[in-house]
Amino acid sequence: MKALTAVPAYDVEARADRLSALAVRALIEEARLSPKPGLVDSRGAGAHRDLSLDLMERSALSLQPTFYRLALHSWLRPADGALRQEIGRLGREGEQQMMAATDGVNTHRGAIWALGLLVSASAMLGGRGSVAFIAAAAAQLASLPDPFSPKNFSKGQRAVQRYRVPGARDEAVEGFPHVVGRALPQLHRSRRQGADESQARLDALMAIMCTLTDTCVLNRGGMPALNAMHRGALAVLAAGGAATPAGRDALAELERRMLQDNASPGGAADLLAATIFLDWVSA
Ligand SMILES: CC(C)(COP(=O)(O)OP(=O)(O)OC[C@H]1O[C@@H](n2cnc3c(N)ncnc32)[C@H](O)[C@@H]1O)[C@@H](O)C(=O)NCCC(=O)NCCS
Ligand SMILES: Nc1ncnc2c1ncn2[C@@H]1O[C@H](COP(=O)(O)OP(=O)(O)OP(=O)(O)O)[C@@H](O)[C@H]1O
Repeated sequence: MKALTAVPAYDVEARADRLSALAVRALIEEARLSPKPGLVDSRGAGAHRDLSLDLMERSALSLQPTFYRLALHSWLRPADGALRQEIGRLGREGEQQMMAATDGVNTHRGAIWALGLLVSASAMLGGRGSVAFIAAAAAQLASLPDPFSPKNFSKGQRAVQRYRVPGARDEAVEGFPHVVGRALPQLHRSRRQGADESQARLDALMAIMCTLTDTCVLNRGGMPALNAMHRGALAVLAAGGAATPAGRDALAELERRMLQDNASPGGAADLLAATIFLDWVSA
């Protein structure tokens, strides 16, 4: 333990700063990536009326101090009740800062949760863990009870109960299976097959959208919209992904369907940002 705490404070601060800068960068690159079906991207607001790329970027930048504090407080600490309580408090403060920066629009609630846990988990491991270890540490944190969590019923929880599907909490408690088992392998596979970085990230998004029970989609379009998203994303990958003309046609078809359903896969977008972040920080 002595050797671990011997890291100079300024070094820990610099490394916490780096983790927070990468988390913000991941959010901005996720928001700009185009063409994403239903979501805000560099072309426009997708299925949203109250969001824009400018707002998403402002929101992402407002979260830098939150990610920094999460990293600093989690540095080389074990996953226990005290740390869980602290990151819950910091995460909720981050939500308030986001709401202040966006005049009350929810731009990044799910992203604060997923990236917040992964920033904390990376810091618990001293800023350089493998994907498997970071995801396991994040899952441990997410599994611990959060004594001060507000008791009001969220939209996400409503969908989880109504449709009996896993939501944002379950994805984290299970160690982010859509990131670790689907998106990251697809990102690496698409790069190896010659896709450029944007195409590889779009393929990673499709790998998430193939199976995620995204409560944003369920809330807006119900089970038919979710099933259409699963089928459409699978069709993009089956056609060869975003690097191929057939894959791009399938992506355009998926976008048409999602706009028709007024559906936007916000949970999948959060997990894509988490994928980009983990790809950068993992050893
Ligand atoms: C866990 C959170 C996201 C609440 O989730 P809940 O399912 O109750 O509903 P809510 O409608 O508030 O948010 C759901 C959001 O999660 C994302 N999402 C939706 N479906 C999924 C899914 N299947 N998997 C992952 N993310 C998803 C979307 O962005 C969606 O908007 C979060 O707001 C929270 O409770 N945070 C507490 C603060 C905390 O402990 N923070 C610690 C880490 S920073
Ligand atoms: N590029 C993006 N476009 C849209 N949403 C995104 C994007 N990236 C991440 N998200 C996530 O999607 C969630 C916003 O989804 P949504 O708009 O469905 O939520 P809501 O405001 O609760 O619901 P609604 O808009 O149906 O009233 C945010 O919590 C955010 O984390």
